[in-house]
Amino acid sequence: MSRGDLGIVEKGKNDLQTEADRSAQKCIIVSLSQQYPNLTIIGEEGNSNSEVPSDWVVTDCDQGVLAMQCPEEYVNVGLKDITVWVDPLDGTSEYAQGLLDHVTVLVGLAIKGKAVGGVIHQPYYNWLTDADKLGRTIWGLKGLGVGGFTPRAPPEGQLIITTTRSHSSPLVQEALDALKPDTVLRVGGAGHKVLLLLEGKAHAYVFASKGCKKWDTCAPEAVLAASGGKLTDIHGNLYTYEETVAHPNNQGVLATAAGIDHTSIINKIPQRIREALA
Ligand SMILES: Nc1ncnc2c1ncn2[C@@H]1O[C@H](COP(=O)(O)O)[C@@H](OP(=O)(O)O)[C@H]1O
Ligand SMILES: [Mg+2]
Ligand SMILES: [Mg+2]
Ligand SMILES: [Mg+2]
Repeated sequence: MSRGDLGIVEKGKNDLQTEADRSAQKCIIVSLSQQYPNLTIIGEEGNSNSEVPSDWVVTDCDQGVLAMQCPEEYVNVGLKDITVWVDPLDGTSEYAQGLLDHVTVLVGLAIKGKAVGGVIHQPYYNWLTDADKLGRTIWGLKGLGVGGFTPRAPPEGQLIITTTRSHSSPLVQEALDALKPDTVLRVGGAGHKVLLLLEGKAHAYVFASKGCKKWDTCAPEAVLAASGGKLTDIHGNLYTYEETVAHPNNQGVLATAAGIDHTSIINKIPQRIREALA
């Protein structure tokens, strides 16, 4: 970004990759593989086993998290049961347009195919308002809770929905219309949209379209679930995250904040849309 050249590569229609996506993925994958050899890690930007500068490699752990009690159900988990899903830069389209606070870095942890843990790092949080306090890191583990900030409930008596800013379609709009929201917040990134749910700024994240992939939803699903919320496909089914699963989330995304009736929102999705995303 500061070099003035993002190094953009077009991967497909409305699907960019920048040098920041490539570099962040190398940093994360090399760091995790050095600390946990043989860990299965799947990143959005393909294989990244290349050399990286040594000061990119993270060799320490968060002592505050390590000091916590590991939930009983995870004590005997083996490395082979774990798949880590890395989205090194979520919200690339917005990043390329300079909407930096839409960007997050997502690291999701699945055990036997279930999304149970995740980190949502927002590197440019506060960049326009308080640059001295730039960035924040939110993590969640089902059974333990959420760290890095305190979730808040969305306002009662209204429906605020967040959805895509850069990947809309007639079907996406039709689903929103059917839900009759008071407000629609169109922002970039799956991570950013789930942060809006955690912050109490939206009640639901609705994306009635293909396009999101497993690395977009693994960490957000786990962090949201750790806070009492829920992320599923448009039919209300959980995605699975085992190593062999297909990457696209072809049945769309529907997520709700803690305390919001997920099923009642699912039930308002018109049959025509369900069939289109069957
Ligand atoms: N039609 C589409 N084609 C490609 N990627 C899509 C897509 N719809 C959603 N995505 C991906 O899903 C994530 C969230 O999308 P959105 O911001 O539109 O809600 C983004 O991740 P990345 O920015 O990590 O690629 C975006 O690229
Ligand atoms: Mg991408
Ligand atoms: Mg993404
Ligand atoms: Mg990405």
